[in-house]
Amino acid sequence: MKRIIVDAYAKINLSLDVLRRREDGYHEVEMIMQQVDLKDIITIKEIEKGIIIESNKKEVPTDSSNLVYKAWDIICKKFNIDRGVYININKNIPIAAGLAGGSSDAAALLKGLNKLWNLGLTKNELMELGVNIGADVPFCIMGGTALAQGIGEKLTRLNNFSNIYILLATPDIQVSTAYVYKNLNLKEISVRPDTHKLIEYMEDNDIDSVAKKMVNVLENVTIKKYPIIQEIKKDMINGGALGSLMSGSGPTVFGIYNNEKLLKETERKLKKRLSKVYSVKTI
Ligand SMILES: C[C@@](CO)(OP(=O)(O)O)[C@H](O)COP(=O)(O)OP(=O)(O)OC[C@H]1O[C@@H](n2ccc(N)nc2=O)[C@H](O)[C@@H]1O
Ligand SMILES: Nc1ncnc2c1ncn2[C@@H]1O[C@H](COP(=O)(O)OP(=O)(O)O)[C@@H](O)[C@H]1O
Repeated sequence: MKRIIVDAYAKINLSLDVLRRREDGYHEVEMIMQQVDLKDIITIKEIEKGIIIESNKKEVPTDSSNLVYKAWDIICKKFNIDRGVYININKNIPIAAGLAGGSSDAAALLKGLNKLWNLGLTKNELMELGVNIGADVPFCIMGGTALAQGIGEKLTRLNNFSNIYILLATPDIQVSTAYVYKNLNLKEISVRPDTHKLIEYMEDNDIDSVAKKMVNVLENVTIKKYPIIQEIKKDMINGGALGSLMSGSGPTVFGIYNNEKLLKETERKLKKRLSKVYSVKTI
């Protein structure tokens, strides 16, 4: 029986600006998105009917609320397919953590089904389908490094920013993206990222300036509720990170390092308090 295995990588936001609230409640954003090499592994097999979702982590939903279910459903409806799938999600990315784990799993499923059923969809077509599942799904299909605009679906590929040392630390809380956007007061934002300057620093491979100028306007909301995020940022800077920021709507904090030894030392210290700490690299 044919079996497809797809890697689903996590993302971090090197900057995140919110420009305005749209009529439909969504927000127009400007973000620099970067994949890192922490990944879930998605295995897909065809079965006769329906969908079976399994995972190594009991916190992963196995019903229709799983984003991979939505990906399967969209493909079946579009192509009038009445075949089923078995999906195994080997989950390594922390859940509801600002790392787009669910979106990346859904992106992997769209790519996997395209292959399994020889649908011939291009990357752009997959990305267009993906936005119906979530704002971060098109980026997860594109991968690498990108500027995201619109609600996150308008993507411009940026130069490679690979092989940079990143430390991720996720406190034991789950943050709802909808809650954070809803509680953001646009008038209260005092510091915004200079996204285009950041892109120039990235093009010059000036990692120090990138790290020092990163801004995520959603920190205002999430840190107010969970001050531990600020403490972890401080720990990373004290541990030698060039800069540290919350990813997405949080609560994951990442630090950029230019020195693997300092990163490993901070990792060891943070692991005494937190169970989810990962040393990764940008892709
Ligand atoms: C904040 C970010 C940054 O990359 O990531 P996460 O923290 O979720 O990883 C994204 O903007 C999240 O994208 P994603 O998680 O795919 O969002 P969706 O599932 O489409 O939407 C969840 C909810 O967030 C709000 N939302 C999302 C995106 C956006 N541009 N404006 C919004 O207001 C909406 O209330 C929506 O109901
Ligand atoms: N495949 C999946 N993996 C993880 N969470 C999922 C998945 N499908 C649906 N979810 C749900 O989506 C929500 C957000 O999960 P996730 O994508 O990990 O976070 P974030 O949007 O912060 O990056 C969680 O509450 C979780 O229950």
